[in-house]
Amino acid sequence: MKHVMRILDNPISKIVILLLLVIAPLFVSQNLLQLLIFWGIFIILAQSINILTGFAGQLSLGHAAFYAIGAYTSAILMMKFGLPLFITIIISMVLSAIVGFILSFPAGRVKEFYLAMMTLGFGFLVHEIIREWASVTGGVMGISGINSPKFGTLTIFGISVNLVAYYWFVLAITLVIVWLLRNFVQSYFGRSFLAVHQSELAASSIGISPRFVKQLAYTVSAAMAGLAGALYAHLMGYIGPESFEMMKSIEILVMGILGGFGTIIGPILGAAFLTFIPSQLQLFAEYQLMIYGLLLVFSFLIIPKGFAGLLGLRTDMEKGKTIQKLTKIKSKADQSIQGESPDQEQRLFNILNKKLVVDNLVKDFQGLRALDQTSLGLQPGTILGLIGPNGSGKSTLVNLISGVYPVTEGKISFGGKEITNLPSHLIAREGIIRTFQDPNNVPNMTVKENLLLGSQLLFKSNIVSCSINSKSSLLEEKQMIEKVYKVMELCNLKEYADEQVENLPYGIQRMVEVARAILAEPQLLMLDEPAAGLSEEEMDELVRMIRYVKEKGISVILIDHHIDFLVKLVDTVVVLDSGKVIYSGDVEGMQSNKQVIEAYLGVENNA
Ligand SMILES: Nc1ncnc2c1ncn2[C@@H]1O[C@H](COP(=O)(O)OP(=O)(O)OP(=O)(O)O)[C@@H](O)[C@H]1O
Repeated sequence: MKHVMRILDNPISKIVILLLLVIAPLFVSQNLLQLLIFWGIFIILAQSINILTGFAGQLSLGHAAFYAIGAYTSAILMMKFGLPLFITIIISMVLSAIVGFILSFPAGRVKEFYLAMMTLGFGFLVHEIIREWASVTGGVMGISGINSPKFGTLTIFGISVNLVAYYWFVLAITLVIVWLLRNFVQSYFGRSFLAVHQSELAASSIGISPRFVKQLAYTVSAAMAGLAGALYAHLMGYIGPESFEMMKSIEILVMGILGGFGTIIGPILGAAFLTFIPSQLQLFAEYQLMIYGLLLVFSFLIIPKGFAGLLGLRTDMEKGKTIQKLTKIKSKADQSIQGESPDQEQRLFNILNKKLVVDNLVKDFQGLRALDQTSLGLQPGTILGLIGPNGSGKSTLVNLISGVYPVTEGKISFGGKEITNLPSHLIAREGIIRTFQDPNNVPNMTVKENLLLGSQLLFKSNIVSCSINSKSSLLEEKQMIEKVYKVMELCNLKEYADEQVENLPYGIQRMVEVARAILAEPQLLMLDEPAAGLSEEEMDELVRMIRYVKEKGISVILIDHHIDFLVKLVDTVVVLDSGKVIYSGDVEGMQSNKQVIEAYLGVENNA
């Protein structure tokens, strides 16, 4: 299926498709033209759920509510206040965005089933408001006579708009939205969405705030659905509550799922399917819900990744190709995105010599004391081995330092600043980066994209700059990609750069996670059993990487059961047993310490 991607990527095919779309009104019937306008509106709608559910992983069963808010706002503002189309569209988007932003607060706190119920409830709520607030919305009768190209009552800049002009208007808006969205998802914003989708815990560990991502996803998604609603209201000339029922929310979901969530092309295909196929199946209108149900079952079973997956169409989550193309075009005229920052090499590791101090830490889990008055200090640029039998509290300690669990008692400070109970992403921003016992990469992102995710905190471009592919945002992305290549070289991952992580062996996945942590430019790296499941060769590779990190001045906390592996690396060790520190000092001392031998090494030797 790679040739489909190649054809779609080819600039000539893009120009041909664009030309055909522009001149379509010359050779299609009025009916088909209206369907093409619907396709454009549905593309925006499908992309709006794609950004929320497909990328950020927040299921929405009430998406028609935002569509309705956009439609009613634009219709009412134009009919009652005589505002021009551009203004009514912008206000529709802003109002939907505000509602989306507000919804993100309760919705951001729940997951899965509860999120489905909450968004479903939101859909019902808005639908009921529309039905009952008759003085404004027309109640069950809806609003008719909305300015529309069908009645010749819609004007743009004082010029009357017919269906053909409206088609071009919707086409232009759709193209701009898809272009902006593609640039957005290929930026560090888009990568943070996928990271939160995969694991909020892992996303926080590299400095991403899941709450911010959800707020942004709801806001952007709602604004897009509001835009689609406004365009719909003026196409139809009539809106009523029946157009925004739960069925519509399901239809929007079906477009995304069937087309292929998490890609840009998928929802375009899904929207096409739901625009053109039902019109061919008018006879079956009564059975529409049943057909959608069947489609969902069918797509989950046969094409779980939708049409896009079936055709092997994937959306890159980085701007490498765009940068390459622009660099080629501009190589003579303008060198602006070829620049390289002079202090790049130094910036890879900007060491601040922060000391970690853990002071009398206690952690209770419902009656179980997992950590009991644990204290330790870690000098900058040293490696501390944290060892102890299973269940002795090693991971708990790492989880407390990284803000995953709240501390029961005690204090943690880093570089003189108290970080006790700070949220995980803020601790990551202090320079404490960790890995997990099971690698926590984003499986459907490539190695390169996962590593770029590591650099997340170093990006400075704003959302507009990333969405319009401004020179500065492309330059920044280019510099980060170069940095990623340097680290891939260091970690021998270059050959896997464009492979999706889920297709790689376990050992490589572990390396990717460690490399990603290095790219976050940590001051302190905490590796939770990084050698588990690695081959001898991979373990040697890991030793080399950890030594390199230490040479650069980064402190490391290393949890592992492989004593031989630890001995090669650590400067000091702390041994835990039942949540208590039973030894703290150098490796030689540990190996001859009676308490340690009884608690841990004895067990190991006997095993
Ligand atoms: N979220 C939790 N809820 C309840 N108990 C927990 C939780 N996390 C850890 N524990 C308990 O705390 C104790 C310490 O667990 P922890 O995972 O820190 O041990 P560990 O030394 O990392 O073990 P391992 O080597 O097996 O990873 C164990 O008894 C564990 O069952």
